[in-house]
Amino acid sequence: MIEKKKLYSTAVEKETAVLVAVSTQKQTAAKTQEYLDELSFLASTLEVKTVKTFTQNLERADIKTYTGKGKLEEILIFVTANPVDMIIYDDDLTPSQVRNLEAVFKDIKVIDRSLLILDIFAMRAQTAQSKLQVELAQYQYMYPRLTRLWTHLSRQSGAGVGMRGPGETELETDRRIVKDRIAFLKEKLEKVDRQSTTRRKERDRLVRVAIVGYTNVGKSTLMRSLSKADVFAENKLFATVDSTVRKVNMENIPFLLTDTVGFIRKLPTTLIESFKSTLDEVREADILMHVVDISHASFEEHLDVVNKTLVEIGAADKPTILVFNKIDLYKPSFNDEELEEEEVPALAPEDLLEQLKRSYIADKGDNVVFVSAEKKENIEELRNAIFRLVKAKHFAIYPNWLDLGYTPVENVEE
Ligand SMILES: Nc1nc2c(ncn2[C@@H]2O[C@H](COP(=O)(O)OP(=O)(O)OP(=O)(O)O)[C@@H](O)[C@H]2O)c(=O)[nH]1
Ligand SMILES: [Mg+2]
Repeated sequence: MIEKKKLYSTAVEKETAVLVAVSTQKQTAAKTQEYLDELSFLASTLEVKTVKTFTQNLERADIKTYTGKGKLEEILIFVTANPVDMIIYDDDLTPSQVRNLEAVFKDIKVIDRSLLILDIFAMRAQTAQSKLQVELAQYQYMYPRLTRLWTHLSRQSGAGVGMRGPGETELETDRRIVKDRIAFLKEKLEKVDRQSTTRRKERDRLVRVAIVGYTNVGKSTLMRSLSKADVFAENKLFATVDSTVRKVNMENIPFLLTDTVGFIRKLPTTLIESFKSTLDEVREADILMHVVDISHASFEEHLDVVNKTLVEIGAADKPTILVFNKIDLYKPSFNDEELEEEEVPALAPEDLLEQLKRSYIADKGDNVVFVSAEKKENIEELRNAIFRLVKAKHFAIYPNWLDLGYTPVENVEE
């Protein structure tokens, strides 16, 4: 048979994947579909093309092979008949599940959600600190899973998904060496962390605002329009892994604005741990700007995930501005029941948005803003909302600021 792939094309081919998820009592079929969409988006961030998805209803995921036997065979038949480079599981696999699945799928890579996210972080990390953080997270993920996957990957060259891992040589698959490496990285990271804590202390005099939110909601785009900073924004997940800090001046009051790494469902715990110091930027902020992509069908769930993560890292309970972004893309979603009754929605999207806005404002008070970073809508309103909080905090730190000779612009004519 002719191997079409290799004969004519010298271009790097995209890697291909099948995705696998299970719906359980806790996770409805609709939710599973949504998670799979997100997983496919994560894969595409790594240039991996999804060719098929498999789902199965189970009481809970199978402890040996994640899906049941029948589904496993179905997947095996498909990946044997089609060019598939990897199988990506939507949940984290246990070390024994990985071993069992690798035994079934042989040369096809078995990847789980955490490994995929770790790979994206590895690709995105820019600074020495975040590179160390990712490497530590990778080793911690790898340690209990020292299986064929890693030795197998180490024999291949080039960068593919699951191959940005630190397991470059066969030696490194040895548990003791991995353990030593973890200790070494922790020590090195502590040093770097101490330096950045000192750096943060040095800027302690200024009010700090941290932009937080689910991944891909428009944090960096907003950062750019608020601070004129040249921040990398892209329609990919985890475009930002390192945090960026910019000094912003409003009416002669300077403050610091930080763009941070986005949150996501099922974020690997080793990543949260290793990124502790990056998340310190959030923990130590005076004010949070929580950005939500209102055009996303599950924006409410995203909001919850972010709030829960904030609690987890000890950064809840700060004065917060809730920013609903991408209003230009907002389309109300109706559930099936409403559609069945053929009810034409009585309200236009703008009115629904208005209604939503009123209900959030009733709930949260003044600090809710609806904007479009892309179309530059209501950015002034957002500035004012931020400034109100910044000003209050700033004068709490510097009661005598005005006496120091800084005249606010609004008082110039006096
Ligand atoms: N239509 C529309 N697109 C937007 C808006 N704001 C941001 N985007 C787009 O959304 C995508 C993600 O924007 P980013 O600013 O990178 O989002 P982020 O939250 O920083 O993402 P991560 O760093 O990956 O977590 C980009 O393609 C932006 O151009 C908006 O108001 N409307
Ligand atoms: Mg970003």
